[in-house]
Amino acid sequence: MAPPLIELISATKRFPSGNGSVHTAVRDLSLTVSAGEFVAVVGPTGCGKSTTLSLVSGLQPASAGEVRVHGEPVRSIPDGVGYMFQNDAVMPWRSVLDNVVSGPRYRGASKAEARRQAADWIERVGLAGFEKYYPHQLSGGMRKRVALAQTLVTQPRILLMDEPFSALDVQTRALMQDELLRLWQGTDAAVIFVTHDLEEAIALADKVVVMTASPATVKAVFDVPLPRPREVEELRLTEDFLKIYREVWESLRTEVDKARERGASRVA
Ligand SMILES: Nc1ncnc2c1ncn2[C@@H]1O[C@H](COP(=O)(O)OP(=O)(O)OP(=O)(O)O)[C@@H](O)[C@H]1O
Repeated sequence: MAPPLIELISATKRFPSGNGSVHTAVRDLSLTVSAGEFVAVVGPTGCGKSTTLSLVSGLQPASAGEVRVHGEPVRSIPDGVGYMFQNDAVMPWRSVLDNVVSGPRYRGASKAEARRQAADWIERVGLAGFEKYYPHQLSGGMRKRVALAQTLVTQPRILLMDEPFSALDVQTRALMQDELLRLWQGTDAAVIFVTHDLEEAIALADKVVVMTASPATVKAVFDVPLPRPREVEELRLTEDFLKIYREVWESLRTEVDKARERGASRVA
């Protein structure tokens, strides 16, 4: 059997902290993600979710344990990884087309081929006709669409998403969630999606990973056996959704409370 696409095996990440001691951000974290699987990660603020993503992306080496992609230990940024962050990487001085063209160009596509791929993805994210616009001429949701096209144009096998929609208003966020599902469904990409929003996590994912309060490790993994294709706004109102929400929140709440208590004792 082929190994899972992404494997974290007792991964630990320590950082030197300001006062000369060591801060453990992630501890003994084990998680596997298969091709075509959508995994959402939730946990209290500052627990180590982004650090976990940086281990998979190879941006940070693990201090102990192992991280594997395609069965190989991650030593540098693996091929075929796409990112999306809360602050998108759209370049303000470039048009929509030029923003999306830069990915395939960087990967060696000819100018003509890169433009063809970019135009295709701009259309797929619903921005046909806006190719010559600059980011400041677009709404927040449209800029997110550019960022999606920018990420997906390289056809990543792994998609790492760190609260990509959290700065959007509620309606635009729901639209973008639907859009992401629609675009991802046509691929076999593995997704790790970090969010503070439990509704978003359940609406999007095949499984939701609850992290402990810092240092992050996996507290529980919940399957989300809700049928696809999904319409997030409608899904959220269903009994099945609410049942899963209650179960996951029960697990998450304890960790959020722990993190709050520690925060309160630090500022007291
Ligand atoms: N490069 C770094 N150097 C030192 N400490 C770091 C570094 N990156 C993260 N940390 C620390 O590791 C801990 C976990 O941070 P991380 O950003 O992974 O948490 P998070 O769960 O993603 O946070 P949030 O929910 O606020 O987005 C924090 O205490 C942070 O200060």
